[in-house]
Amino acid sequence: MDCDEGTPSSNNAIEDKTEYEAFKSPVCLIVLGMAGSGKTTFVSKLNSYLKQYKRAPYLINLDPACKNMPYTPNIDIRDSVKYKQVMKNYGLGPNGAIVTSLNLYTTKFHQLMDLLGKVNVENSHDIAVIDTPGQIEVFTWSASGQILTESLASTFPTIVVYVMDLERSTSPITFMSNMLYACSVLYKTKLPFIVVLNKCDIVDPTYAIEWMHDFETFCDALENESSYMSNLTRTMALTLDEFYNELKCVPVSSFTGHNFDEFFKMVDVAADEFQKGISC
Ligand SMILES: Nc1nc2c(ncn2[C@@H]2O[C@H](COP(=O)(O)OP(=O)(O)OP(=O)(O)O)[C@@H](O)[C@H]2O)c(=O)[nH]1
Repeated sequence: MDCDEGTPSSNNAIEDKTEYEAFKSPVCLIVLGMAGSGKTTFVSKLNSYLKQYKRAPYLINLDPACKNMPYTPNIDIRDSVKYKQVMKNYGLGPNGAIVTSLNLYTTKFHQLMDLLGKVNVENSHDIAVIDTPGQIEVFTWSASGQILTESLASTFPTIVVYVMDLERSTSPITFMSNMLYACSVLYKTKLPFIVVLNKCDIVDPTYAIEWMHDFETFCDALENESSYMSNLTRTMALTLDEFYNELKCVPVSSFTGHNFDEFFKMVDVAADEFQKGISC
C-alpha cells in the first residue's frame, strides 16, 4: 500500500501480539453520513481539536473520489487506487467506480490493519478516524465496507459516528428518513453508535432533540404533511422510541468545534461499551 508510512514488514505488528488478542487502542471511529452532511469537515475539526491536546488522531481516508482534503491523512485510498482510471478501465460511472475502487482496495486491508497494529504497539495514537465516501450506501451496503468494518471491530474498539446535517433535516419527513437510515446502519454493524447533529452553528439543534424525545412535538410538526406520509411517519416515530432512548446523540459544529468535548465523552463511554460487548 502506498501511504505516508510505507509498506509494513511481513513480521507484522498484529502478529507480534497474541494473534487474536483484541487491542484497546486505537479506538476506531468510522465516520458515516449522507452526502454533504459534513463528514470531511468533521474529521478535519476532530484532527485540529485533538492536536490541541497532543492527541493527534491517525487519519484514514477511504473516499477515492474526494478532491480537496482539509487534512493530511496517514493512509489515503487515493494513493493506491486511481478512481478516474477505474472509471475508464471498467467503463463505469462515478458511483460504480467508487464501489469498484473500494473493492480493489479490499486486497490491501490487511496492510491497513498491520499499520493500525503498529500504532497500537508504538502507542502513538489513541484514536483512528476513518472518513468514508460521500454516498453512504457505497460503504454501508458494500461487501468491502462490511469487510473493513468487521476487520476493525475484530481487533480494535470500533464505533460508528453518524453525521447528520441539521440544516437539511428540519422537515419531519427528511428527519425521519435520516433516522431510519441511522437505525439501519446500527442494525447492520451492531457497533456502538453516536449520532452527531452537525452544523449547529447555523441551525438550533433543539428541534431534533425534541423530536426524538417528545412524540407530541414531532406529531405537531407533522401536521402540514399529507395524511399517508404523516400516518406512516408517526408510526415510525413510535417504532423508533427505543432507538432514541438508547441513542448517544450530540449537537456539534464542525466549523467552530462547539461540543467536541461532549462528543469525546461519548466516545469514551462507547469504547467502554464496545469492550463490554454492549452496542448503541
Ligand atoms: N455551517 C456549517 N457548515 C458545515 C459544517 N460542516 C460542514 N459544513 C459545510 O457543509 C458542506 C459539506 O461538507 P463536507 O465536509 O464536504 O461534507 P461530506 O459529508 O464530507 O461531503 P461528501 O463526502 O462530498 O458527501 C461544506 O460546504 C462544508 O463547509 C458545520 O458544522 N457548519
